[in-house]
Amino acid sequence: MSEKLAIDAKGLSKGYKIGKTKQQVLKDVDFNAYHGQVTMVMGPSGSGKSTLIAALSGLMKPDEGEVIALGESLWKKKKSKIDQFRLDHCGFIFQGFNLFPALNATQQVEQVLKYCKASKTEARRRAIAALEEVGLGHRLKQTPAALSGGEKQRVAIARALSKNPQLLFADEPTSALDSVSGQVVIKLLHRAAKEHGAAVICVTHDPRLEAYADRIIHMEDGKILDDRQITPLT
Ligand SMILES: Nc1ncnc2c1ncn2[C@@H]1O[C@H](COP(=O)(O)OP(=O)(O)OP(=O)(O)O)[C@@H](O)[C@H]1O
Repeated sequence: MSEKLAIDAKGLSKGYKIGKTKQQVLKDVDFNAYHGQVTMVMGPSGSGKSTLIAALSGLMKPDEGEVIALGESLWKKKKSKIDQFRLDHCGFIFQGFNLFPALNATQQVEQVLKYCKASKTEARRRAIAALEEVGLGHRLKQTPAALSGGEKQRVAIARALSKNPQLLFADEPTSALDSVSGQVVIKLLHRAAKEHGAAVICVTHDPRLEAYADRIIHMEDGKILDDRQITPLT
């Protein structure tokens, strides 16, 4: 698959006010990511990785800078259009899984698809297909309490992948998992890039995931210090 630019961000700056002082968390950051690639963002705690993801995905407006996502200037849109953009094109996977305790695995995925205006039958069909794709075809009716950490994260991945997002954001997706489950999760993210052409942007502290990265970006103190393309762009 030939790689196309999915996100192109320029001059991103963001500061948080704490009392009378302002802490600058992103300092004039340029960032881009390609379809079909896993881009890992690494760096010490507090270096601004999650803030960067939030600015790239329409969750938090930067003070300065521009994000072109799938060819559109994200922060020039009205809030309702940004929310719609996220719903239509972005998948999110977080460390804490963010599953609803009362819903079974199929319902977790169906619920998101219904927001995306899929019919009931269509949502059911796609939810089951997504859960089968992450190897949970035998856990369709389990609620989170009956699932292991790795299985919960796979439900969260199925939920994110079910709408076939072009942009997939993962923030520390393996940090609550043992190494075997962590491998399964990163392989699924890798597959989302290679088989579905998603641009996968994964924040992680976990050096074991580096083997699955097409590109590794290192952040420190609100800046990108290093940007290594590992798999050549085609
Ligand atoms: N909403 C907020 N209000 C004030 N300060 C914030 C807010 N969000 C983040 N920060 C601060 O901004 C800095 C960068 O946070 P961020 O979460 O982006 O870093 P990170 O690199 O993702 O860290 P970690 O690896 O620990 O998750 C931190 O010092 C954090 O305390």
